[in-house]
Amino acid sequence: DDMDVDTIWQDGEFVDWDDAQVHVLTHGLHYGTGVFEGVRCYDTEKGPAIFRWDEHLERFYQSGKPYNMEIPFSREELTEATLELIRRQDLESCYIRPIAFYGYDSLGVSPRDCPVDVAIAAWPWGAYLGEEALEKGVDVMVSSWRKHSSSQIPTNAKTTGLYVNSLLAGEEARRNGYVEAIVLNKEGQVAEGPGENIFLVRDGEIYTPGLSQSILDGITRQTAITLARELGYTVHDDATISRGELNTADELFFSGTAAEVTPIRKVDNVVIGDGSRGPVTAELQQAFFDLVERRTDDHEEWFTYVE
Ligand SMILES: Cc1[nH+]cc(COP(=O)(O)O)c(CN[C@@H](CCC(=O)O)C(=O)O)c1O
Repeated sequence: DDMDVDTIWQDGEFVDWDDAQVHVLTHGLHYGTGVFEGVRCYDTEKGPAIFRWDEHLERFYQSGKPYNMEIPFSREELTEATLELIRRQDLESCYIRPIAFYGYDSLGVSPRDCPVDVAIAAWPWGAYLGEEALEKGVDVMVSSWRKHSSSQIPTNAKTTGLYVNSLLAGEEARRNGYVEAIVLNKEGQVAEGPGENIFLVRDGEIYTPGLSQSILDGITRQTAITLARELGYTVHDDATISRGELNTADELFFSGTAAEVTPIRKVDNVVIGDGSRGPVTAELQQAFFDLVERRTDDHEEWFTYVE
């Protein structure tokens, strides 16, 4: 691969990238029984810093609970492993992917005696939805696939198997010439993107679907809510957004670790606002990047410095 990364932490050891392998009868490969995180490390004015590591690590452990999956390493071990992984590869801004999954022992849906395997990789990852996306926004479509309900699969656990729903929606959008999808939930209300949360701006107020809408409790979503309120905006963080409200929105944007703050400029070819990044989105996006690149001293507790 063309990335200059060469090391992965696997079950307690640092191994060469090419040697970080699993058996083809690994439980997680057959049944989607893994949990993972997506975390960004930013190259800030004070050196590389992992953004909201504590919250991501906490969600990582919580995600395993519905599957009785206990991560066999402590938070301190995983933190030290991650910092060391970044240092060893001289990474500055990078994307960190911890994963835990039922490993290889025997098949059958029940993981019975399968071990819980853990790996952490890190690599440079740019703008998730494309270089232009952050500035110019993206064209999306409302997917014909609905989000599974949180009563069917816990949507607040970042489970590997869930992402077939994300793939079905996102690939349908891309096959139809769009960059990404918006996914409605079983009730037909707006839930989120395949890999992002979604925000709506109308008459100067900000709305985002609440956790009851079968969404992932995004850490970037929480960050955007906090920053927006600090900027003086009224934020409705438990909103029920109907599909029709997407068309009449003044602004729409995605939030996510990979997506950061990405404006949405068209939905099913209906222009949102004036079809460009909206003023509230721009202000929030600027506040986000000023924060994560440490051009402000706010929220220092959200940063774990690598050095
Ligand atoms: C379904 C979903 N919803 C919301 C979010 C935003 O959550 P947060 O990162 O905590 O703000 C993500 C993150 N998607 C991750 C995986 C992307 C991928 O392609 O893989 C990510 O952004 O890292 C989701 O996968």
